[in-house]
Amino acid sequence: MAKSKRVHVAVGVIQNPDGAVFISRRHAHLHQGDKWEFPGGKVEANEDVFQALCRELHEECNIAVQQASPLTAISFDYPDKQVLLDVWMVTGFSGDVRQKEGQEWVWVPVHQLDAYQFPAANVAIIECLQDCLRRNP
Ligand SMILES: Nc1nc2c([nH]c(=O)n2[C@@H]2O[C@H](COP(=O)(O)OP(=O)(O)OP(=O)(O)O)[C@@H](O)[C@H]2O)c(=O)[nH]1
Ligand SMILES: [Mg+2]
Repeated sequence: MAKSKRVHVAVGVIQNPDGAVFISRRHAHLHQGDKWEFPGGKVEANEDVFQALCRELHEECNIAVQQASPLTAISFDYPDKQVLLDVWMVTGFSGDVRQKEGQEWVWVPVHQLDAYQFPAANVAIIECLQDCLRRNP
């Protein structure tokens, strides 16, 4: 059987002035359901990753991204799905951050992210964020 194509996903890390980041809980019926995630979603055929990031963060958490920079890219194989998470730090946006799709959400200080259960691919994202924090406290 042919292997399915890797899904390209735009993921945004939104940080508030206190240094906490915005996470929400995936709906139970979805892939990696009930786990916590950073907002984002699949890059559509007609978009580049920055356009996808802007669209997803507007749809999911109500903001207009004005500035973002690439943080890391994680290629990860789940047993049922292969993903490429293209992770961006959102450095400028307008609008009040809130979850528009009925997901539970919370602001969490980076050093407390370990207390939440994320999909396995996110371990590398969280290490990267905690590394940044250690280098620029
Ligand atoms: N948004 C997001 N997706 C993640 C994260 N970590 C991770 O493994 N994923 C995986 O990336 C894939 C795509 O994300 P998604 O379900 O948000 O895609 P989407 O918003 O386009 O939703 P859709 O499924 O309704 O089209 C899922 O398989 C999900 O499990 C994360 O931190 N944020
Ligand atoms: Mg999504």
